[in-house]
Amino acid sequence: MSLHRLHIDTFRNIHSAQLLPSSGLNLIYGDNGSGKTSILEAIYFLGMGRSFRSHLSQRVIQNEQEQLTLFAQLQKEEGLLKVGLRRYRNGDIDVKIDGERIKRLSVLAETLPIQVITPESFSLLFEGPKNRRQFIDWGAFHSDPQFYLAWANVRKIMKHRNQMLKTGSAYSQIQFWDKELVNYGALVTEIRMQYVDSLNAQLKGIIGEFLPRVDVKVSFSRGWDSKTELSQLLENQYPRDLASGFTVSGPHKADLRLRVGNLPAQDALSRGQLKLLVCALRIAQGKLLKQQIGKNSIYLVDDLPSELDAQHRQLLLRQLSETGAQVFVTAIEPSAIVDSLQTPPSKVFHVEQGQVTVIE
Ligand SMILES: Nc1ncnc2c1ncn2[C@@H]1O[C@H](COP(=O)(O)OP(=O)(O)OP(=O)(O)O)[C@@H](O)[C@H]1O
Repeated sequence: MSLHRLHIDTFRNIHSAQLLPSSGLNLIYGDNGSGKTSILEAIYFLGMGRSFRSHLSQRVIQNEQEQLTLFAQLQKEEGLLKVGLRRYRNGDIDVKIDGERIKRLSVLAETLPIQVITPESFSLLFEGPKNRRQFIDWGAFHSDPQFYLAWANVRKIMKHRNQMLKTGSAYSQIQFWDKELVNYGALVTEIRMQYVDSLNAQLKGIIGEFLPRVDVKVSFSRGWDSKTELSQLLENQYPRDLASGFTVSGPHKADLRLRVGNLPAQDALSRGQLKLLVCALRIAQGKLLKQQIGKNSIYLVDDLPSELDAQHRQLLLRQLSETGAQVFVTAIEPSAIVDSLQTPPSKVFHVEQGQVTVIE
């Protein structure tokens, strides 16, 4: 699966652009502030219905404009699929797949699996468990059709449970909800655990190439201690939950542990090595998706050359190309990418003040 055609209208500084990307490696280059990241952001927005840069979606709508429009033709094995998205300043969003309006953004995510690697991707390692949980859940969502509904139910019940805790409900009232929570929570945890196991198998080879002398361990933490059943935990921790006004532990606290020897990865690795670790995780995730459900992800790599020496740029580009997926990389100087490749990129785009031109 790849983007065959992409139209971007009134998105950040891009007033109107049309791209016919290659299904292989696409290089986007241009000066600071020219609009390179905005192209990647537009592709991500089309796949996720939100930005990877800002929580406020209206910020991506071009100043002075009321809406943004994104349109793509996806090349799938079965043929071309049309995906269109329009986002209005008042928050409304219209999404159509092959002309049919869709209500749930998860359908979009299912149609267009995207892996993004930006200089800010370090947040996967540094900023609390939420990002790491989202990383696991991306894979769990794509690999098991039961995950989405089970996780949506866990979140819904958890919200309800927390409201009851805040109003001081007795355990006998909460117990009814806990039964449901235990059922869905067990399924979510099982799918996540299996996913991290499969991911580890993929990761070994990639980490072996990127960080050959480093002993990286990736493990799953389910969100509560490994010896206690979830039902028991919820009962035991009720007095503490009541005092805190929320559920202290459970599947909503799951995490991905990344360690080097006895240290958290972020304390043991250099910035370049951390970037390689994040890339390894994303590449492993894409490869696993291909293996599990036969779908290719689209890779968006912003400012690929930063933090990496020539040898590691080469390694990363090779690993990306071995996924067989469509890849978009940005750089300020094209030579920073071209010099690390044995064959030139399949397509090169230059961006200047939001204008995109293809370099023949
Ligand atoms: N809503 C908006 N409307 C118009 N322009 C915007 C909007 N939001 C951001 N911009 C501008 O878009 C430009 C493009 O930014 P972008 O981050 O895509 O550039 P870049 O080429 O990736 O730069 P760098 O190499 O510095 O990362 C910036 O100059 C920014 O000021």
